[in-house]
Amino acid sequence: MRLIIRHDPNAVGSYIADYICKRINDFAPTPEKPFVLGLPTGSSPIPTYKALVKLVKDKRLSFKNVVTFNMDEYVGLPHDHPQSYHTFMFREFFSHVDIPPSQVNILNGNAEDLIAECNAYEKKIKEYGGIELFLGGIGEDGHIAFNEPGSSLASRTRIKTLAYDTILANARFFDNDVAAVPRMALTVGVATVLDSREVVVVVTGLRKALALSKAIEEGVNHLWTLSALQLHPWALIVVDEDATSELHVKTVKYFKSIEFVQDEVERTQHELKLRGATN
Ligand SMILES: N[C@@H]1[C@@H](O)[C@H](O)[C@@H](COP(=O)(O)O)O[C@@H]1O
Repeated sequence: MRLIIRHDPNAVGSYIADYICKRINDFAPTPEKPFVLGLPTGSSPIPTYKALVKLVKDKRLSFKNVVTFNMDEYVGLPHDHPQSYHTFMFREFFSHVDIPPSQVNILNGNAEDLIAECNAYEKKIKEYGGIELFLGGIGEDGHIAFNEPGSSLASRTRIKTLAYDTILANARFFDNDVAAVPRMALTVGVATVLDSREVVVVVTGLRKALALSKAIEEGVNHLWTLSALQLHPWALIVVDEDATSELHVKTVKYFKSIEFVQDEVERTQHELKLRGATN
């Protein structure tokens, strides 16, 4: 696992957007072979979405051949409710980029048969050959998507009852009316995320500091489902300084030093390539 530390949420957003841009452009997606991207909601990914929109406006990136799968959706909120994740995604991102709406996949929390909806979602991901890169966010209790503490690390897309802490945390989006927050959601499972070829998670703010330390400094534990990322061969967590507040100084120094050495290696390789080109 790699941990990248940036000064603030905007710097985190720019880093992740540049990273995703490079991945999509290197993949060179076509209509026959689209890039399959998993996406989160929440306030933390907003700077990333803003930076991605800018890259599209600057013509450095296109979503024409990208297919997306969102992580989760509330059960029972009307599609067009201002706080449905469907509304969120179009408001914050999809309406501002060149993705054909037919390539957007978001779980339907109003489906008549919710179990069938979840199973069909897993099936559709498989039909696309799996997710290339899953961008995720976490809750204060370390949940990834809506995989609340105690979720099976082998879980798949399913109906999930929300933890009371999550309901309280999300009440800020419902005019602080706790009663208005849905009690259930549809969510991809931990195993759905782990199946992706690459996982990138955004963690910003002091509120997430304890979850970050539990997930990276302690063992794999279903009580902090983000910790399952320790089992993934290609996981990256991008955080701001505030989110590192509960980490040991040693941990922070270690990850910063890895990034420094990696940059040095890349610079040397680049110089060697340049020298090779002029020789
Ligand atoms: N289900 C979502 C999560 O997928 C998201 O990661 C989390 C973080 O929200 P925020 O970034 O606003 O803290 O919110 C909800 O609980």
